[in-house]
Amino acid sequence: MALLNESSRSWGPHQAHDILLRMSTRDVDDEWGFFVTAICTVLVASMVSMFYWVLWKPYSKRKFYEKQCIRGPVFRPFIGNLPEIQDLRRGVPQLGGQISESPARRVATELFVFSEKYGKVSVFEQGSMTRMILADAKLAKDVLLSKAGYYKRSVLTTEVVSAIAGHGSILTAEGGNWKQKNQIMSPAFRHTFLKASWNPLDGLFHQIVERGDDLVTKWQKAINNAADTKQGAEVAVDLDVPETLLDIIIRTTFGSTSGIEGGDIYAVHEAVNFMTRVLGNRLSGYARLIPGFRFFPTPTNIKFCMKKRAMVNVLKNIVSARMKLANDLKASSIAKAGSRQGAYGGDVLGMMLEAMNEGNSNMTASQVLDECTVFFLATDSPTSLLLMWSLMLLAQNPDWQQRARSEVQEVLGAEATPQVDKLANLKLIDMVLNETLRLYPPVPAITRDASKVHQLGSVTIAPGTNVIIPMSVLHQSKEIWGDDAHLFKPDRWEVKNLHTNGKNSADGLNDATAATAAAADSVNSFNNFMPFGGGNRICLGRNLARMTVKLLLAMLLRRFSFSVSPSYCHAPGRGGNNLWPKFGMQLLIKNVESEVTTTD
Ligand code: HEM
Repeated sequence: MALLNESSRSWGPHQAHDILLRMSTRDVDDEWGFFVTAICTVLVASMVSMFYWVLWKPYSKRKFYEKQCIRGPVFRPFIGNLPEIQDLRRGVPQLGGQISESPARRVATELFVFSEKYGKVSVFEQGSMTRMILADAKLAKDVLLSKAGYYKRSVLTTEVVSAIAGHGSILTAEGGNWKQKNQIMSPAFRHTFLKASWNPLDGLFHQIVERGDDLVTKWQKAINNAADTKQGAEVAVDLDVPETLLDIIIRTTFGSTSGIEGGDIYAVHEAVNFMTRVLGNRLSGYARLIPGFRFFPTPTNIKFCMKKRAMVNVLKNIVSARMKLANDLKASSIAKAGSRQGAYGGDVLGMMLEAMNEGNSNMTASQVLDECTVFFLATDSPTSLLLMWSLMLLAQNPDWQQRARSEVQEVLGAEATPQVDKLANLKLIDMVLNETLRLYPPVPAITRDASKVHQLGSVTIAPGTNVIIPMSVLHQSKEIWGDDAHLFKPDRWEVKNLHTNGKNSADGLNDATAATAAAADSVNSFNNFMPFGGGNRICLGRNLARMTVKLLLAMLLRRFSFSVSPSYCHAPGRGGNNLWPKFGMQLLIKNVESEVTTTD
């Protein structure tokens, strides 16, 4: 203002106007300058931050580990060791392969190769993420047990699970939130509860037997229609087994809620499979990690959205049908107070709804839907894989097939419906299942992110390190299992062959064995067999999965004999990280002599 007064006094109105004009131009210049400075600051800050997170962080972490003599493939900025990983994976034969080779090597190739080349603890980068492979059973155990407090679910797992099942489901929840969910759901999966719910007339056991009977009938029809009854019929195990197990898992989770249509459930199953495939795909999976990418209307993103919406709608219908049933039951006071199976039902869905409506949990309706989705995600394929590969391994090993069948015939007798309490006596079947889980772990590795600096054995772990526990590698270790680690030898699970450290269990799930006495000490100190993970976050459905597969396997062995079909091409590894048979699983089945050969 002082400038304006002075100028207008000495130079007159035109000059004053001129000064005003020049001043407003200078304001605009200043604003523009401010704008440019702000943009430059943001750009420089983003570049510094990018440099820090994408280059400096992984580089300094790598140096930190190198100082501790932890090695890995050469450090590469930005992309990390993705080229080496791609090369290793490309080197895996696409077709065929030796049936006796280590199958998990096909899907977890880099975990095997890096730990063989760089030692039991090795390090590599995936993009800007520093990853550490712990092919050391003792350290793996520490991560899951004594040092579990220093770790949380990995960002990678959280991203994948959240994209399908929303945020904060039991798979991704942490701390008190996880504890609460675990307390609500775990009763439905406890051994005692499962046993009690195996009421031969209408419980879970009955449901499994019914679905098993359906499969037996289907395969019997295939035999009856086979052109050459002597050769038997070819069945697509990779299609029939998942269908049966999907049905069983749904009944466990959702009971026999009215309102569930078979087609609807398959829509959910298909949606979960599609979304898992998209996220497991290296290209589309990584693209979704770019902030905002999932909102771009690419064909895959659109399909992803539509499938997810369809899935949520089906689940909403299931939940509201159950709520209606519960309200009707409560209104007509049919539900007996204090009975295990209350108005909401004794399955997982019932327990969650009861907690939401009656308990003091802060579970919301949308969280119940998320948890339902998680059950599809967590249960469907691993349980199917266990039964499928058990059948394949028995088809390849006729002597073991016969031994297992003889045990089933002896223990279960000729009764049409197996007796639930006799299942515990199927020791050979337990051994076959353990050996299948060892050779074909349905979940080949689990990961955690270190949240604080801490000491793990002799290694100091930096926060942000993504630690990989490669069950597939540990299950194949010659040091632990002996030189024949790659072979199917259920005998190794026989109690007399186990170094149990005094611990044992009916399932044969004991501290697993060291074939070499030298390794016995390190082996006995930890359960090296961890197909279901370990510690607090151990698989919630492990007892259910084992009991279900055991019962179905017994039912199938009692009725059919299995051999590998000439059209089968051994290539475990379809679909990213799991051991799906890439070209299907075709087995030849025949009726076991002495059994009735025709039904229906
Ligand atoms: C052979 C079949 C199965 C295998 C091999 C398997 C394997 C696993 C593994 C390795 C984990 C631990 C993941 C980690 O620590 O990061 C896990 C967690 C889990 N599994 Fe399974 N699973 C199977 C079947 C099932 C079934 C049938 C259900 C439920 C009906 C189920 C429900 C869960 C849940 C809810 C978790 C998360 C537990 C938590 O974080 O607290 N799983 N499973």
